[in-house]
Amino acid sequence: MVLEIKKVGVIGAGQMGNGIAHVCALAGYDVALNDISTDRIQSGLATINGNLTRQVSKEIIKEEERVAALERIKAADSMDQLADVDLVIESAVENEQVKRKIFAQLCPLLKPEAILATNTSSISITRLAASTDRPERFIGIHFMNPVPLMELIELVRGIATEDETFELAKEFTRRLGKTTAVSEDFPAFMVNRILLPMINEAIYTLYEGVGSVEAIDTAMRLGANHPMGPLQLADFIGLDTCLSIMQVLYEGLADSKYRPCPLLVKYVEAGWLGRKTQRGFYDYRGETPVPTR
Ligand SMILES: CC(=O)CC(=O)SCCNC(=O)CCNC(=O)[C@H](O)C(C)(C)COP(=O)(O)OP(=O)(O)OC[C@H]1O[C@@H](n2cnc3c(N)ncnc32)[C@H](O)[C@@H]1OP(=O)(O)O
Ligand SMILES: NC(=O)C1=CN([C@@H]2O[C@H](COP(=O)(O)OP(=O)(O)OC[C@H]3O[C@@H](n4cnc5c(N)ncnc54)[C@H](OP(=O)(O)O)[C@@H]3O)[C@@H](O)[C@H]2O)C=CC1
Repeated sequence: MVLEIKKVGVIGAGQMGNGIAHVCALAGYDVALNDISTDRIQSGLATINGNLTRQVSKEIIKEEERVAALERIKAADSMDQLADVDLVIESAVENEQVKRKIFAQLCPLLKPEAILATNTSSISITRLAASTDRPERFIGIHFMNPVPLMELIELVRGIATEDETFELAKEFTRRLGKTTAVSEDFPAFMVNRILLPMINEAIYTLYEGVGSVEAIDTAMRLGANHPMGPLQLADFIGLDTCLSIMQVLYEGLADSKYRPCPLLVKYVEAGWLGRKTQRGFYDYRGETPVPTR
């Protein structure tokens, strides 16, 4: 089943989904952007326009490219509008039940040869693939945040992913101008297997009173040359996503070293999910972020 990818469907118009739609459209793919509500799609489109405009003002792209990219992205208010896509990239919340429900609704609508990819940060590709009608044509294409700026994509094959699916995904990421690193299908793959325990440890460092939010972030920015401190990065990723990844690591590897910090749990229970809700380890409601502890 040789396939040429021309049209991409993106499910989830949040920070990752809108970034994925952005880079696909700039690379010349037609894009159908879906989310559970029209409002979410519209706010995703507005973010894409803002980020494209910033790229124009920084002379990374031309104004004509901004206009052309925006024209290539269509709002898909219902999943039926994804029926003619060649590749779907699912980027809804990091929750296995939600993802499975999406695939159950989506698969009967897709062309048999269409490739189904997930941008999951941590969940087993093999297990997600097994819940669909096309495990051979299922793959993990894991983008990094912020998508337009980060060079890496992790490619993760499930046990049944066929070679053609892998090659098509590789060619797709090449056309996006990204570099790939291939990971085996184990909890949280490579980047998050290493990054998230570091972030979780930073939260323990705060929880145990070793340092304040500002001290911990300053320590890692200036002491280890990280572009963002770990707590700032946790807020940037989303604390709900951080907690989900830690839970997948904890359960999937059955090792207590991955237990999520209770303070992370508390923030998520409060609905303080980081930048996307304006409050996390920092409060973003004013002009400059203020630490919440
Ligand atoms: C959880 C997972 O599954 C996997 C993951 O993604 S883990 C997270 C991986 N990502 C990281 O670790 C990011 C770490 N941070 C960084 O590398 C940098 O801080 C950064 C690249 C995000 C920004 O770099 P910076 O030079 O400090 O930022 P900043 O000056 O604000 O932005 C530079 C430009 O980036 C662009 N930019 C920033 N945020 C952006 C976004 N969300 N989307 C698109 N473009 C963005 C803008 O063009 C911005 O220009 P302006 O100054 O006009 O705003
Ligand atoms: N944040 C990050 O740094 C990274 C995240 N990822 C992964 O990308 C995925 C998305 O994360 P991110 O963009 O940060 O999350 P966000 O919370 O920003 O966005 C998720 C979007 O999916 C929507 N959504 C929820 N349920 C459904 C559904 N049934 N159908 C369609 N859309 C739905 C949400 O709507 P609503 O808000 O209304 O629920 C929201 O708009 C996750 O799997 C995450 O692990 C991968 C790399 C990096």
